[in-house]
Amino acid sequence: MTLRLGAVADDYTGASDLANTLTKAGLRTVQTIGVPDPALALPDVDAVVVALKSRAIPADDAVALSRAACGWLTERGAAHVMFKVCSTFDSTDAGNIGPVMDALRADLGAATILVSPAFPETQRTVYQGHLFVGTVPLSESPLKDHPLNPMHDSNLVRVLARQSAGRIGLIDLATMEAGPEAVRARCAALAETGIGAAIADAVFERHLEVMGIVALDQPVSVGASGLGLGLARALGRAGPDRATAAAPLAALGGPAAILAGSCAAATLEQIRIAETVLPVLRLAGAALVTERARAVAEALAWARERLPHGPVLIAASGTPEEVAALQARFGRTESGHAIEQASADLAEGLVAAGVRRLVVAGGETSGAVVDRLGLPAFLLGPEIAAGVPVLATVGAPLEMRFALKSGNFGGPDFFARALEAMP
Ligand SMILES: Nc1ncnc2c1ncn2[C@@H]1O[C@H](COP(=O)(O)OP(=O)(O)OP(=O)(O)O)[C@@H](O)[C@H]1O
Ligand SMILES: O=C(O)[C@@H](O)C(=O)CO
Repeated sequence: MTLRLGAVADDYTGASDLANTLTKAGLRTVQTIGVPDPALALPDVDAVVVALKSRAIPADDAVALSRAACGWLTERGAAHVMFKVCSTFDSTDAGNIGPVMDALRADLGAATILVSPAFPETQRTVYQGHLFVGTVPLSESPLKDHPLNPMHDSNLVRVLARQSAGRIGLIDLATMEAGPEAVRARCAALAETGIGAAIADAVFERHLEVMGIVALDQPVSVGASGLGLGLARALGRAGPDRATAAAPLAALGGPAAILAGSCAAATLEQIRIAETVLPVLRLAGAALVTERARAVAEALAWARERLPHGPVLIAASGTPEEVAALQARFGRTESGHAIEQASADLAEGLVAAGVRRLVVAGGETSGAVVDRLGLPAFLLGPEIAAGVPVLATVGAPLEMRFALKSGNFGGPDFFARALEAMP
């Protein structure tokens, strides 16, 4: 297998979002969970997205994991490696975007590289280095209340400069609009002043295409699915009408369930809408932290009673006020971690109860669930909503279908749509 593109993703939902974009653009793609075991038989693909759970761990650990994944990809022929980060640039002043970017640039000997979380399909646009989520700047969006990395600065040049050892430049929209040669000239000028990474503005797909073409000049780039689209188009030299490489997946049947650990505004609304069509159990955050075993056992008993009659949804998710109260009592990391582990316990219990189709909302939550179930890789099926595909297990003892939904992705009826898309 010689890869045309390699990617290292900092969480599992983000990885499936990128793998979905590459697949839709015609690249046969597989998502692996961490660096694959040599014994894992991977299908013949054009691109591999190595999913890490490295967004909210200590920066040194994120760097080590990302370097190992990048090395594995380049050994398999990937001449370009994309570091997939969140389209809302989820990070803190300690990292991990900057430290990982610095390490991959050094390992691969890159000059000035492009960095852009723009993903216009999900209303993430970048103008003058400022990230907009829909119509509002990042710092006024629901991301200001994120449980693990609240985003209070929309200026990504500033945000990345606080995380990186190097200085950060900007490639503004006028330059992106002027096309690849103008962007190349700007990169060369930045390189001369010792600037090794630049935030690239992008508002429309045509800017992503320019970004993809220029990004390939260097061995590494950093961004979200929009950059992935640009890279795939540049590699395939194909237009937007290129056929999807999604695998046709057979129906599995059997019980289905939804687990929500995301506290994003979109997820909270999706849970509210789901309540009108299926049984929903809302768990108390404090009970999950202090009496996890009992709370999980009760939730599983509730689910086992209902699963023979149809899908169920179990949600730990809380409102910003509830999250703040829980964190004030138990600490941010401690409460987040305890609830992620409770979600993993629930997933394990649901699979033991026969569930073979599972929807998980939240990146960290999905990471905890997928790790607990010991799943090595996923093949990409059809898209459910922008950034969320159906995933089929590869190399796992049990054949299962998953949808790993990024917190802010999907419309209000996402959960019903996801269940329909994975019969
Ligand atoms: N009621 C709650 N109170 C406090 N923290 C919670 C609560 N419910 C869930 N959490 C924690 O909030 C975090 C949510 O992060 P997660 O990455 O799963 O979702 P997200 O950030 O919305 O998704 P994404 O990263 O895909 O955008 C997890 O650590 C989860 O355990
Ligand atoms: O880019 C995004 O917004 C998502 O793929 C993601 O990474 C959220 O966790």
